[in-house]
Amino acid sequence: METYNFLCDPNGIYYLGPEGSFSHQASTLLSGKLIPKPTIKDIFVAVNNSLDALGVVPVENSIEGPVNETLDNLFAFDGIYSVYSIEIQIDLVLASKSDLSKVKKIYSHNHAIREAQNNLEKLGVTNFVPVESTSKAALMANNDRESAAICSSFAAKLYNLEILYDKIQDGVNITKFLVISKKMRTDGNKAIFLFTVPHKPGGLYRVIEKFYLKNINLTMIYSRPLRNTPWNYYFYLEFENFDNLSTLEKDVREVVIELKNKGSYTKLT
Ligand SMILES: O=C(O)C(=O)C[C@]1(C(=O)O)C=C[C@@H](O)C=C1
Repeated sequence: METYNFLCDPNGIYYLGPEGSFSHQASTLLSGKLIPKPTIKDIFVAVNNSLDALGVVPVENSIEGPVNETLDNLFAFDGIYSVYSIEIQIDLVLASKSDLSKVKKIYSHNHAIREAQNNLEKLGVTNFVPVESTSKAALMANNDRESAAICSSFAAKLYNLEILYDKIQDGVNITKFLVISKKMRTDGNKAIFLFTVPHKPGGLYRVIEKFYLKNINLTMIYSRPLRNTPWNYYFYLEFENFDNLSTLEKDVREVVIELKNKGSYTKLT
């Protein structure tokens, strides 16, 4: 498959490890040294502390919706921007060293458990143990014969597990990843703004109106709690086909309390 270079040769590409996660699979589309990190926050910290690194973080799943940890870290880390998106098909397997009758617990990433919820219910599988990634789940199932993992078939093979059930996700299952960087891009065709609005009638409407007046299509809007102010929220807004990101930013600043322009990005796959 074709590989892609970002603006300069990056110091490293950080992904959610260990080896064999879907984030790892997504990061192989970039060229550079691939470095696993235990959590999504650690990826943000590593990119933030490096001069020229990239990070690959899951941002949204077609069944389960946004990955809150990624949204909240984008909000928390001011100098980190999105530069590419990568969409991959998530085929999940149930894998173990034993057969299902001996399995007492199932490890996986919370998102993956939710993506296969209906099929797992049909199998009568219930005792889930959430862990940081699907590959960590496979690694743990390798150390514990009374457990299984929900992971990729690649991770199952890598950690010597037998596949008990293939394609257990509940239908079409796609995860979108963002490639993050300390450098902002303005030439992409999609972009992300995070913002807070005044707590009064029309607060959000006045922001959305700016996009309507410029004929800009919104592709996702989501609100997340402001962690330090109970019952107050920030909005995550993704949009496409704008003319000039900095003019738009100036316009939107007129009607928000705070705005974080996360830059534009292009879709790699
Ligand atoms: O655990 C992994 O393999 C990941 O890359 C994380 C993650 C997620 O956070 O959504 C990514 C893709 C799948 O949808 C499930 C889990």
